[in-house]
Amino acid sequence: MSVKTPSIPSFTMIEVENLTKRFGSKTAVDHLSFSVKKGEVLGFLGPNGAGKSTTMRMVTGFLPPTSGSIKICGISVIQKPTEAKKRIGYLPESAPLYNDMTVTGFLNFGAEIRGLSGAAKREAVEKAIETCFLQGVARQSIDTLSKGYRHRTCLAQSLLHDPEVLILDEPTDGLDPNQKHEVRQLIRRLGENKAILFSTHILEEVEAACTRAVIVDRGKIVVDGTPQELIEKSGTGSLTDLFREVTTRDTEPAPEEEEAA
Ligand SMILES: Nc1ncnc2c1ncn2[C@@H]1O[C@H](COP(=O)(O)OP(=O)(O)OP(=O)(O)O)[C@@H](O)[C@H]1O
Repeated sequence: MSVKTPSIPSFTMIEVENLTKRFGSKTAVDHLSFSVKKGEVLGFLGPNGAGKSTTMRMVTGFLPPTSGSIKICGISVIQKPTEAKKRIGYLPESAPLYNDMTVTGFLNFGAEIRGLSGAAKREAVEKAIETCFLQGVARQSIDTLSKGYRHRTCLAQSLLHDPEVLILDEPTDGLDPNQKHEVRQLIRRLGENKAILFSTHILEEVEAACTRAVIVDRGKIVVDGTPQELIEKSGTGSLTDLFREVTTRDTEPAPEEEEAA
């Protein structure tokens, strides 16, 4: 008689259903549905203007959707935004920093905003500094940091409350190749115990950091799969070829414009 191995439950941490955002007559996000489980790193790919940042801003509760639902760890972002936000770490596309603070001062401030104090605050700040390799600049004023370190300081603040869900908008943008490599490794490592959604333009990041990826075009998901599945789908073994095949170039008119022409 065979003994059944108990299956490890895979918790859905991010659940997006039929998410739509219209800005006037422009539909930026069009009935988007996807989910991310604990232990998954979902890469969010797409050309400029595809709707990636708009989706992320809705998932983090900073932008109200036109319609659709978003749940973080089963909690509705629309109905219970404060509860849901406690479980999210968010690195926005252009994250705000206080230039006259030191890295540690800024992270202390961020921890206080998250309601941490005393030993818990100290531990959270130390852990974030260590995780993002900021030890060497911890006492340095933010306005004297290089772009890479500023970026990692932003990333560190998103980790302070040890969130179960991480939403990272182009986390490797503007970094040099070594820093890109480090941040990708970090995302992979963090993804072992969290659910991560991160957007990027860099296709090699799919293989380097993601367990799954979606390609978004004009607010709709046009491809969804593991890095291996995406490579197979390309037919040529090149993610760039697949990306070019399924997305619209800037110069091509939108269908409405074609009809109107
Ligand atoms: N506040 C806004 N008002 C009007 N239109 C907006 C607004 N925010 C975004 N858009 C439009 O929505 C579309 C999607 O934008 P979004 O920033 O989400 O794209 P993206 O995929 O993140 O692009 P990128 O890769 O360039 O960052 C774009 O056409 C953009 O101009």
